Amino acid sequence: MAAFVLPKLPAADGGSGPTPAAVLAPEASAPQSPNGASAWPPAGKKISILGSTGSIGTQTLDICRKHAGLFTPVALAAGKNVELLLEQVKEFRPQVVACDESKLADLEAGIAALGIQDYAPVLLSGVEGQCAVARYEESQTVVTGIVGCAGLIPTIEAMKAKKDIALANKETLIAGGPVIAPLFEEYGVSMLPVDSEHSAIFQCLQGVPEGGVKKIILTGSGGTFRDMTVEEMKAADPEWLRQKSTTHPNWDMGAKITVDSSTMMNKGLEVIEAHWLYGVDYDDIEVVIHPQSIVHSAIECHDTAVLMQTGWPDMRLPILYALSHPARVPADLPNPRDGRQFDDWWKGEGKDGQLTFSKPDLEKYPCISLAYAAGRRGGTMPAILSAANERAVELLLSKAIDFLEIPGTLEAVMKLAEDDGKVVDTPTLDDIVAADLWARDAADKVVQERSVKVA
Ligand SMILES: NC(=O)C1=CN([C@@H]2O[C@H](COP(=O)(O)OP(=O)(O)OC[C@H]3O[C@@H](n4cnc5c(N)ncnc54)[C@H](OP(=O)(O)O)[C@@H]3O)[C@@H](O)[C@H]2O)C=CC1
Ligand SMILES: CC(=O)[C@@H](O)[C@H](O)COP(=O)(O)O
Ligand SMILES: [Mn+2]
Repeated sequence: MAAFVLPKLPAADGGSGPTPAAVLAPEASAPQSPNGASAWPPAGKKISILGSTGSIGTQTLDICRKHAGLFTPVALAAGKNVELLLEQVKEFRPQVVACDESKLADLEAGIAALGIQDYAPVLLSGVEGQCAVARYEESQTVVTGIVGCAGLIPTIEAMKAKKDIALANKETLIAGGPVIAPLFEEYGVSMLPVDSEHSAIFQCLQGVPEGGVKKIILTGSGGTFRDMTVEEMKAADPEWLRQKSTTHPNWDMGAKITVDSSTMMNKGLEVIEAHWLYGVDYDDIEVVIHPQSIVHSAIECHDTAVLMQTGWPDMRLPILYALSHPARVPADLPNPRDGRQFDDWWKGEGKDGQLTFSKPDLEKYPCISLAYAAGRRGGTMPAILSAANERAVELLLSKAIDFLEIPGTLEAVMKLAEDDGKVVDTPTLDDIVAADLWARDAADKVVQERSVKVA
C-alpha cells in the first residue's frame, strides 16, 4: 500500500505543498489552546451560514446559541422555509438575510412585521443572495449547509472573499474539487471539515507528523437496510423501501443525505471528499461498516497504530470543532435522541459499549464501487455521478423510480458520459456546471428509456 504524504502545511517562507494542503490550518501559527486557557478562539467569531434552515444550519445555530460569546451568526441564507428563517432572524438579528426568489416578498413582510427597532438587514434572494451571505465582509467563516451542488458557486465566492470554509456541503467539493483545490493557495483560506467522518479524521490527524499516515478508514452505518439481505430487499414492497430509505438508524439529517446513507452512496461520496480534503490516493481510503455510528472514522499510521474518534452521532461536535479549531471548547452535548451523556455509553449497559466492524457487501451497496470508479476516473466524472445521484434521489422521492433502481440509473449515466465523450479531464468551473446539468438530464433520459422498455 503506497503511503500518502499528509498535506503539507503552508510554510513560514510562503512556500506551499499540494493544493489540498490548505485544509489543515497552520499549526505553527495557531494560538496555544489547552482547555480554553488561551485567547483562542477570539470572542465574537462572526459566521455566515448557507442553508440556515436545514439540519446542519439549525445545529450550527444551536452551537451559536450555546456559545453565544464565541460564535455570532451575522448572515443567513435559506431556501424556501421563510417561517423558520424569520424565527432565526428574530433570535440572531443577522445583517444579511437571503432566501429563495419565490419567498423574498414573504421575508420582507415578515421582517417588517417583527417590528424590531433599529434593525434593517439587507434582504436578498436567489444565488446572488447566497453569494452575498457567503461574501459578507464581517464574516470570518462560512458554514456551508446547503444541500447539493447548489452550494458550489456560493462556496467559491466565499473563498474568493477570503473566508474560511466549514464544509458540510460535500457535493460541492466532490463536483468542484479540481477548481476548488487551487483556490486554497490563491486566496490563503482554509477548509475545515464538518462532515462527521472527515472531522473525525481531522481530529485524529492532530499531532501526527507529515508522512505518518498509511491509510484512512471511513466508517459507515450501513444505513436503514443494514440488517437486510439483497434478496430480502428485492422481495420487499417498493413503497415500503421508499419510505424506509428516508429514515436513518442513528442520525437525524436532511432527506437527501438520509437516502444516500441507505444506498451507501453517502459513503462513496465521502471517499471522494476525503481524497480532496486530505490529498489521499483512492487506494489508501477504506470503507468499513460500523452499525453503531460511535467511531466516526479512523486513521492507520505507519507504525500500525489506528487512531479513532468516538462520540454520539451528533453533528454539533464536528460543527463546534470546525468553528473552534484548534481549541477544544467545553461543551455539553448529550445524545440528541435520548439525552444521555456519552459517559453512559462507556458503562456498557444493554447494547451500549459495543463496537462492531465489517467489510461492506459491494453487491448490496453498488454505489460504493461507482463512487470509487468516478473518483479514480477524475475530471468531471465525480460531478456527473453526484448530480445524477441528486436527480435519482429526487426521482425516488417523487415516486418516479424505486429505491433499487438508483444504482443502475447512476451506472447507466456514467457509461453514457464515457460513451458520449462527456467527461472533461481538466475541467473549468463552466465544465463542471455543464457536467452537472448534463448528468441530471441524462438521469431523466435513462429513467424514461427504461420505463418505455418495461412498458
Ligand atoms: N445533516 C447532517 O447531519 C449532515 C449533512 N451533511 C451535508 O450537509 C449538507 C446539508 O445537509 P442537511 O442539512 O442534512 O440538508 P437539509 O435538507 O436539512 O437542509 C438543506 C438546506 O439548504 C437549503 N437549500 C436546499 N436547496 C437549496 C438551493 N437550491 N439553494 C439554496 N438553498 C437550498 C434548505 O433551505 P429550505 O429548507 O429553507 O428550503 C436548507 O436550509 C448536505 O450537503 C449534506 O450532505 C454532511 C454531514 C452530516
Ligand atoms: C453525520 C454524517 O456525517 C453523515 O454523513 C452520516 O455519516 C451518515 O451516516 P452513514 O454512516 O449511514 O452514511
Ligand atoms: Mn458523513
